[in-house]
Amino acid sequence: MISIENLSQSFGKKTVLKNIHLNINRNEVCALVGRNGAGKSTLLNSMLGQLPVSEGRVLINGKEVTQKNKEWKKSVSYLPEKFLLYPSLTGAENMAFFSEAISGKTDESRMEEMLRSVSLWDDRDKQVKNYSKGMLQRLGLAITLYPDADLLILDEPTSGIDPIGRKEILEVIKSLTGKTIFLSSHHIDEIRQVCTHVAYLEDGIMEKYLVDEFLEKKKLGGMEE
Ligand SMILES: Nc1ncnc2c1ncn2[C@@H]1O[C@H](COP(=O)(O)OP(=O)(O)OP(=O)(O)O)[C@@H](O)[C@H]1O
Repeated sequence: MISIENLSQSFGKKTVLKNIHLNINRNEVCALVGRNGAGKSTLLNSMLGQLPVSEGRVLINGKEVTQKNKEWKKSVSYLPEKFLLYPSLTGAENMAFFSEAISGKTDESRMEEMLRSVSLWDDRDKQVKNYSKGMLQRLGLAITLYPDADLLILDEPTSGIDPIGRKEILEVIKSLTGKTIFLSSHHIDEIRQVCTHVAYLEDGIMEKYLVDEFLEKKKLGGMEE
């Protein structure tokens, strides 16, 4: 589903990613783990064509990620670390705006299904400036899930959220079936709960493990319980 081949990324003289190779197969839920500044967001942005790649290539569903070729976009939906919502619009209005922007249409029943799936249906008519951090993140997740893409890329979906809010988001992620998910995380408990694999990034080098194997190796740099 994702194939990263020999990917390198530098900013000036600083090399952040060194010849990364990573395959994520269909239906895997793979955590992207590493200390602050290890290069997780750089990897996700490079994979999604948002940063020009210094070297190497990325295939999503067999289609190379390039500026010209947009075929790969059909199978992927991305939740950035900070989803920029419109504060004075309501949850439902934000959902409608982004649904239209993403898929060119607003399917009312799909919107309702997504807002219910993240427990925001009853709060849909509140302006999002009155939402808590957890509610904002759940709305971002609902918008990301709306296109029903096979591949979900989630950049720290529970970042800065209290334990109850995190639990709610994890429940939504756990309930997804038939999806391939690549999510960056600093939390061991969420990796245990939702992931099948871990892609560990340290000093620009990537290694992939099964979750149990990763926990045994205690490569826990950048991790919190
Ligand atoms: N646009 C940029 N220009 C210059 N340096 C950058 C740029 N983006 C990232 N970096 C540097 O690349 C390194 C990796 O940053 P990145 O944000 O990818 O790390 P991260 O693993 O996502 O960190 P965190 O866990 O804190 O979100 C850092 O040293 C950062 O300062």
